[in-house]
Amino acid sequence: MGGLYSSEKMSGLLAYESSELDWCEDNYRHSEHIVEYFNTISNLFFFVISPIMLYLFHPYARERNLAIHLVWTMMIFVGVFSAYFHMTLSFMGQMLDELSILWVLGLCYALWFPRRLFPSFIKDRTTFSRIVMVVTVITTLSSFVKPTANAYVLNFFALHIIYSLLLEMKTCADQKALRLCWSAIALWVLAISCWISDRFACSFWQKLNFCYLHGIWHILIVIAVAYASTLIAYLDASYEIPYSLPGLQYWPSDQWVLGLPYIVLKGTTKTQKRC
Ligand SMILES: CCCCCCCC/C=C\CCCCCCCC(=O)N[C@@H](CO)[C@H](O)/C=C/CCCCCCCCCCCCC
Ligand SMILES: [Ca+2]
Ligand SMILES: [Zn+2]
Repeated sequence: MGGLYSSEKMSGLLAYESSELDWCEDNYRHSEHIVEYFNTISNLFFFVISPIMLYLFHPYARERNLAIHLVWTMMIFVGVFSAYFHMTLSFMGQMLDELSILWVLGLCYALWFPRRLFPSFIKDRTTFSRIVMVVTVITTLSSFVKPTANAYVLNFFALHIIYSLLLEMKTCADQKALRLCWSAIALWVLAISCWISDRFACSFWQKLNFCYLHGIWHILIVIAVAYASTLIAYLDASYEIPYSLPGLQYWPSDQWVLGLPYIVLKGTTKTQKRC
């Protein structure tokens, strides 16, 4: 009896449209099996960009810490869970999507949050990472209390990242790093405008018969994360492994306006930090 009850509960969590969230795109418009078609397939960008970023991060990760590869490996899972969520709009999909984002954020903070900005009672990165881990576990448990609030809490982290980034960039005169910083922020502004507009101005977009803003958010946010993570990794490399002479370049060509940024390590001798 108890088993039957819990398996019914479980299938309730997996049921199509069991999430309280429903994005602006019309449900079942293009397929009877996929609730939000464009919102689902736009996650393909995670599967294209993440492997390229894994490859581009490799020289820096090999020199600094191979755990850095976990970031873009986990981003593939964010794409999988996000696609599953929009395909089903299930409660399980929503929680997997949001919790995978939370854990990538936790990992990024543990790996890259600048040591100079640690609260004064934290002396080293190991202690900081343990505290981040505890906070991530507590936030994971709290996320079940009011699931509709989770997305807003996650977006708040973006504001904190931008604030910390601006503090870091205040003393940086490197033109390529500054350009990357403003490009990442501009992409995030575009992305969050799409997210907010899809959430709060749906009836307006429905009148225009253009309900794809959440899918466009997926595309813009993955590129913004590629830009921001490379910049933060570059600042980290400049402080922590300055002898490797880190530099910024763009793939596939440094001359292209649009490309994916990456870190080149030009040396192995000890030298002064740059930013
Ligand atoms: C020192 C820290 C360095 C941090 C580097 C960046 C870390 C990025 C971490 C997470 C990746 C976010 C991936 C977003 C996936 C979107 C999936 C999605 O659409 N989910 C929605 C439901 O379908 C859900 O409502 C969205 C919730 C909001 C997510 C907010 C994520 C914050 C992203 C932070 C990006 C920072 C960019 C900074 C630019 C200067
Ligand atoms: Ca919808
Ligand atoms: Zn989404």
